[in-house]
Amino acid sequence: MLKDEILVKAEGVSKKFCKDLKTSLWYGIKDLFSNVSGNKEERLLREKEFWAVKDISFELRRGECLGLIGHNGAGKSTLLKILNGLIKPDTGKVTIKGKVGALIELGAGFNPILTGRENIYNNGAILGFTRKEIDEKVEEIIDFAEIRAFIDMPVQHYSSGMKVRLGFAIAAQMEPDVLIIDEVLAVGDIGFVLKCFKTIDRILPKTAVVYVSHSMPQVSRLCDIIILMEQGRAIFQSNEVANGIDLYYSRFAENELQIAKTDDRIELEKIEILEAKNYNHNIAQLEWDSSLRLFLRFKIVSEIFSPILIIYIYDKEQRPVALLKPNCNKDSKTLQSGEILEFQVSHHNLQLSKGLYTLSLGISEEETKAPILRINGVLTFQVIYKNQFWPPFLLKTEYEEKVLQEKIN
Ligand SMILES: Nc1ncnc2c1ncn2[C@@H]1O[C@H](COP(=O)(O)OP(=O)(O)OP(=O)(O)O)[C@@H](O)[C@H]1O
Repeated sequence: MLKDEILVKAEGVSKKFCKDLKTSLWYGIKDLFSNVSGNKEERLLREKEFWAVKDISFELRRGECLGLIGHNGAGKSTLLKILNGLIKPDTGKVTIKGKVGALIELGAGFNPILTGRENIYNNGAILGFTRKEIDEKVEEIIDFAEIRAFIDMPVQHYSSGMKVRLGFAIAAQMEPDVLIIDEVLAVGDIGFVLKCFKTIDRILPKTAVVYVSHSMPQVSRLCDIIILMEQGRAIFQSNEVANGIDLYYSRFAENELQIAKTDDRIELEKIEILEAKNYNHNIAQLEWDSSLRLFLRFKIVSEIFSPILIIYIYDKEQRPVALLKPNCNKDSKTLQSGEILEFQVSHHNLQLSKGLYTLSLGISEEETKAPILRINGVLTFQVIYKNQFWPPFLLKTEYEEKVLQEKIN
């Protein structure tokens, strides 16, 4: 087994589909005849056709994991099906070496009327294992899937999570040379997903993995090459995974605020970032370790007792990553209708790592602490830094390094 062996090679792979079933059937019949007469125009699009996958080329070695990312309908699953041999490409060529384990569509690859155990044997045989080899693996697979109580029940009665458990257990425990995984892992519960990642980590040195996901933390954790697909094409292809993820997020970035809660006593009039280094499509850019300075103006509509401003920072996955310490310790006062309330908020040494973040804000009254206004996605900003980092924080650190000679007694 060679470490750097190329196990998957795609060369100019394209696949077109037709938007309309009737036309598609008609083209199918025409293609059948033109195939016979030998003048198939596979590189051209006819009316109502589109490229689901267009000119994709890559090489994947043993030990490498390729992440395919992109919006819904970008062509990721179609490419996986081409790699797995389920769909024939219109142009281009795929070369795969070794056994391929695939987890593509939920329940695909299972015979629904056969039991889980029978499906293990079926799938193992398709992967090229002998009955004896499957006999040796079957208990491991059942244990891994944690569905022993249901293993002799027809797969058609399995829940979605149970199908994924069995599918992944077969695909991974058989230790394939190439492992192809579509978004289906998202159906498993968190315990199982963590177990899957452990398994992928274990088999990765011996396997080439192609992984489709909408979860960028998972992609960044697993993948060393990334292809960002848009309308079938690779618009970004590189081993700089974090750059690809940034580009993916920037396609969704927008400053669209949503008022999640209000009792109409206070209105936000203005929010802006002060001293931004630059703007990219209206999104303020801040240098890592610089200051985040905000200006906010509210209009008081009716009486409020000592409002407290709360600002949350969310990351690209909409997880709250930080809270700016609220302005609680101040003199209490009642604000009257028609008054304007302004804040300048400063946070120094911003140590969020490179990427996009959004702010959500809330106002509550000091006395009750109950929120009276909550606005999500009120502002997006980008932290810029020269190097690529994925984790949400790049913490400032000092190092003292010493090299000592070993003492010889
Ligand atoms: N058999 C088919 N016939 C016609 N169109 C198809 C067929 N399969 C897929 N498509 C179309 O091809 C395009 C790419 O679909 P695909 O499932 O590959 O996207 P995807 O990137 O995997 O999307 P998602 O993230 O939603 O899973 C879509 O427009 C889809 O409607």
